Amino acid sequence: MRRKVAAGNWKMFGIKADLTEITAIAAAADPAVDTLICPPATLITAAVPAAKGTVLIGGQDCHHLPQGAFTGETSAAMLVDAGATHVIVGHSERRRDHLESNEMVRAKAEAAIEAGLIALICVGESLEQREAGTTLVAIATELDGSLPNTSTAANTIIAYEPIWAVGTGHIPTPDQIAEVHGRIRAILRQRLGDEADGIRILYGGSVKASNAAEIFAAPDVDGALVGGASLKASDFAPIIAALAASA
Ligand SMILES: O=C(CO)COP(=O)(O)O
Repeated sequence: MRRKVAAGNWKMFGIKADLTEITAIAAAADPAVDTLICPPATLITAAVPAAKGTVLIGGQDCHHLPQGAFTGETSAAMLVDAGATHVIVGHSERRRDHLESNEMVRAKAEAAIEAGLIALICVGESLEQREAGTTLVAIATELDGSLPNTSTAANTIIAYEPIWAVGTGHIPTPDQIAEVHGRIRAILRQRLGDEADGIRILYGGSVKASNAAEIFAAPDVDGALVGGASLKASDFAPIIAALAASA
């Protein structure tokens, strides 16, 4: 039985005054599911006490090397030192804005796992790929290229985030989500054998309180990676509740 995950990616939103939202999310956390918030790196250290031990705190990216002369970068060990337990790697915004290749995402995931973090690896097709009918091929290529051989159920989570669904209000149908999650599970099995059955696969892209229950009812959906609707406890709490109800 895979433990479900309600994850929030705050992206480049949030200052110290917003830590009260993390405390309010902690108050709404349900012991039946994992709740994770990935705030900007500047807030991680302060987010840990604000999370009251009931919300896990993660980073949004890490460097693939442990240290060095890399201005502006954050290593996986630094995230651990700040109190993070997870890190998102390969988000489509980083693949787009920082030209991160599958090989780079894989190196980052390996570095995260090596440092003791859980790597939350993102994959997702573009609108062009969806419309051309090549979604499953695109996902297979991206996941196979981004997945470390060292991945296990304990150190890796996959997030399926169709690029065209991120921040747009458009979501795939439950059948489309289930189809991709099933394909992801099959690729994980090919690469990792039975270990694959324990890896959580989250859906991300315009998840809201109003559509969460429908998404969580789809087969092989083990939770959500939520952007905009994770910033306020009043928006995120009902998503946590919907996930707990599906668990
Ligand atoms: O990119 C996302 C989470 O990583 C999804 O963002 P939205 O929930 O704002 O669409």
